Amino acid sequence: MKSPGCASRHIKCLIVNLFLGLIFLSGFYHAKNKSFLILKSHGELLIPSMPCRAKTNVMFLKTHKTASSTLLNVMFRFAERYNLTVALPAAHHVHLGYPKTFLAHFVEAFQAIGQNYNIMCNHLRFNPSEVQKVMAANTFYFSILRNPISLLESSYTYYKDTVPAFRLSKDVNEYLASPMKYYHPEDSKKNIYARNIMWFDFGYDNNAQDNKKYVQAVLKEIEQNFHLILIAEYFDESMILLKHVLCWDLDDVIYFKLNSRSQDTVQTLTLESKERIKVWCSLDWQLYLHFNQSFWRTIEETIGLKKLEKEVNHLRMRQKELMETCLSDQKAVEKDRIQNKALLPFQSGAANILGYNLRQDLDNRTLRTCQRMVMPELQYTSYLYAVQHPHKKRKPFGLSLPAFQEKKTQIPPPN
Ligand SMILES: Nc1ncnc2c1ncn2[C@@H]1O[C@H](COP(=O)(O)OS(=O)(=O)O)[C@@H](OP(=O)(O)O)[C@H]1O
Repeated sequence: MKSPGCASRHIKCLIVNLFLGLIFLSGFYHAKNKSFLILKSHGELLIPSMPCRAKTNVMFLKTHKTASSTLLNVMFRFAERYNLTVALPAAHHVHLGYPKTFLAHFVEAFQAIGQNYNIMCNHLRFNPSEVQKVMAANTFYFSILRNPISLLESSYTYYKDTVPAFRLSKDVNEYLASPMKYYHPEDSKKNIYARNIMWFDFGYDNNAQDNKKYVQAVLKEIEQNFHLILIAEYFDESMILLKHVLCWDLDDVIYFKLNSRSQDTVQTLTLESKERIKVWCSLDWQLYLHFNQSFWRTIEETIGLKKLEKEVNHLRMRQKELMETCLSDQKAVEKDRIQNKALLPFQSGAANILGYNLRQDLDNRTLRTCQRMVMPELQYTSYLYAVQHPHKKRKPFGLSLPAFQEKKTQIPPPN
C-alpha cells in the first residue's frame, strides 16, 4: 500500500507533467497556426485542437460545368507537390468511364496498385462501392455544386452540338419554353447534360419523379458519402473551407479560373427561363438549395465568417500576385489569342473557352509553377499519366515531359 506522502508526490508529479505538456502543446500551436479554436462554454475557454496534418487521401467528385476543372487543377498540383498517386483514366481515356457508372477497373493499373491511390478527381459517375475499392478507407470525399440556372445555360452552350435536345432547339430560351418538345426518351442517354446533370453525376436517375421522400433519401445518402460539398458561386470561400478541412496551405488552393467562356458566347436567360429551370431541373435545384445551406452552416461551425473574410482577402491578394508573375495579359484570353497551342483548352459546342499566355521572361522554376496553374484538364491528365505510367502508350493531348518535371516535396510532419 502507498503512504499518503507518496500519493502527494504523485500528485505533484502529475501537476508538473501536465504543466510541461501544456507548454509543449502551446509550442506546437505557435509554431504554425493551423489549428481550429474550439469555442467552449460561452466563449470563455479557447482550446486549440490537436495539431493537424495535411490530408493526402482525397476523392473529388468532378461534376459538370461547376468550376470543377479549376478544382481538378488544384488537386493535380497538390498531388505533384507531394508525389502522390492519382487514380487516372485507363489507356487512352480522358474520363473514368463517364457516363457509365464508375467501376474500379476504369482506373489505370488498378489490378497492380489496388487501394493505394491518394487522389481521384477525373470525371466519373459516382458509385461508392466501386470507388471504395480504389481509395483508402480514410479518404476524404468532397464535391462541388453550381446554381442549376447558370449551369444549364453553360451546359447548353458547351454541349450545343452533341446533345440532341440542345441541337434541335434554336437557343436556350426556346429549349426551356417547352423542353419536352426537344428532350426525347429515346435519346435519354445522350441528353444527360440537358436535365439534372448534377443528380446524374452523383449516380442517381436524372429523370426520376420529384418525390419528397425520394429526394430526402438521396440528400441523406449524399451527406453520408461526402464529407464536404462546395458551392461554385462562392468559389473563394469554398477554397478557404477546403484548405481548413484538409489542413492544406494557402498556396495549395490558389487557382486561376479555368474552362471559362468569352462573354459573347454566354446567352441571356429570360426571367421565365430562369423560373422554368427550377422546375425542369427540380432535382438539381433541391440538391443545390440543400447543400448551399449546409455549406454556410459548416463555415459558421468551423472557420466563422470573420476569419473567412480575412482569409478570402489573403487568397485574392496571393492570386493577384501570381497572375502578375505568370501572365503576360494579366487575364484569360480568347482561344485565338492563345500563343502556345499546347496550352489551348479543349473547345466544345458554341463556347469560346478561354486560356492563358505566360510571360516570356520567367526563370525555369517560376515557369514550371505557372505552367501548372494554367494547364487545362486534358493536358494535365495526359501529363500525369505519362509520369505515373511511363511504359504505357501516351494519351492524346500529351505535353513534352522534361519541360514540366521538377523535384517533389516530402509531406511535412504534423505541425
Ligand atoms: N473559380 C471559379 N469560380 C466560378 N466559376 C468558375 C471558376 N472556374 C471555372 N468556373 C466556371 O465553371 C464552368 C466550367 O465548369 P467545369 O470546369 O466544371 O466544366 S466541365 O464539365 O469540366 O467541362 C465555366 O462556366 P461558364 O463560363 O458559365 O461556362 C467556368 O467559367
